[in-house]
Amino acid sequence: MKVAIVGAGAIGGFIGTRLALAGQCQPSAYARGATLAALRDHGWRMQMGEQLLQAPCHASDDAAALGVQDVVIIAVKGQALASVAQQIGPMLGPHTVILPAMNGVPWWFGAGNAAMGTAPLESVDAGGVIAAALPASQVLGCVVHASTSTPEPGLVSHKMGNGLIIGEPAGGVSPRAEQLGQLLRGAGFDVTVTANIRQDIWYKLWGNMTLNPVSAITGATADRILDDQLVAEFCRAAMREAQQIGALIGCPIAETPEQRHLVTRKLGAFKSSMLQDAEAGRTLELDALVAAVREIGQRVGVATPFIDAVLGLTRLFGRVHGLYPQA
Ligand SMILES: NC(=O)C1=CN([C@@H]2O[C@H](COP(=O)(O)OP(=O)(O)OC[C@H]3O[C@@H](n4cnc5c(N)ncnc54)[C@H](OP(=O)(O)O)[C@@H]3O)[C@@H](O)[C@H]2O)C=CC1
Ligand SMILES: CC(C)(CO)C(=O)C(=O)O
Repeated sequence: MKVAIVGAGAIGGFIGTRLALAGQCQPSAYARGATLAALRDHGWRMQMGEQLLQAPCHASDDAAALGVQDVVIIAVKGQALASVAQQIGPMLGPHTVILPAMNGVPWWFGAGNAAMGTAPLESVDAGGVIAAALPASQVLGCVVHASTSTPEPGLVSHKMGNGLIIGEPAGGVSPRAEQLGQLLRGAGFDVTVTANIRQDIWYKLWGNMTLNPVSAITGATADRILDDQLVAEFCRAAMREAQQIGALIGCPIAETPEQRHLVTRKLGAFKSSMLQDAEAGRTLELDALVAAVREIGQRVGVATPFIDAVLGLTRLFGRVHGLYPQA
């Protein structure tokens, strides 16, 4: 089976290293710059505790040279997806399965959901560029439950988590989802093949849409955010708005924000991927994680004053620090 990872950063490198070591496929990497050079010099590399895992990697910045794949796993930040989608056409054949291993609202999220309407979400897919490049019929949705980082290009550091949830965007369980689930399970992931990936995506986002931006603004790890009662309650107010939206778009959440926070608090002092980006001077993944929730709220008629505040404050922080495009 031909598998390629597009974006060999913290999550792409995590999945690539595991797949390569398991040996059922030899995943190649579509990468660039310092990451490409490191992959060519050292192969896939991941630090897990004391152990350095390493495996050979064929890496290239030329999609045509990598050629048509059976599976393409995309693990870039949301803001990079439109340009990446337009670069990787030569890797996509009519039967290629595309798995975006990413946080946030994916570009295909509204497809087939009457309440959201059919127009592409401007916050994640302005002008429908991504939808045009990545055919919805070839996509499997994905949720990543892990925390990883890249202390240097091409080297992943695994902090916690090993879970992947995958599923058909239109719902139900399919042979191709089961087959990909098997491949990933064989590489050591805890894989769930779900019949309702939209709901799993919304549930994961429920945490990310507040913890990630608040951590970026404050510089705080998750434990400190949740231990500050004023900040935690601000996050929960935004989560209640997202819960209302979810109920209207087929993604109800049965838990309370308080219950969710108790679970997250047990994970201790971790840095969200957005905090890592802020510290490294990289653009913030704000559109897919927050602006998209606000846009969906507007479409279904839910007022979102707290989500608006999260977005406004983080966007301004991003603009002042050169981490988000200027207005
Ligand atoms: N890190 C984490 O713990 C978690 C992250 N996620 C989600 O996973 C997704 C990926 O995040 P993460 O792995 O942390 O991000 P990273 O920034 O670590 O990795 C993204 C990679 O994509 C590469 N990339 C971007 N544009 C291109 C391009 N045009 N051509 C080739 N490579 C490109 C980047 O290369 P370059 O450095 O050259 O820009 C980088 O290596 C995000 O949606 C994130 O929210 C989900 C769960 C946990
Ligand atoms: C918060 C966390 C680690 C949860 O998996 C995450 O998704 C991120 O850092 O973006």
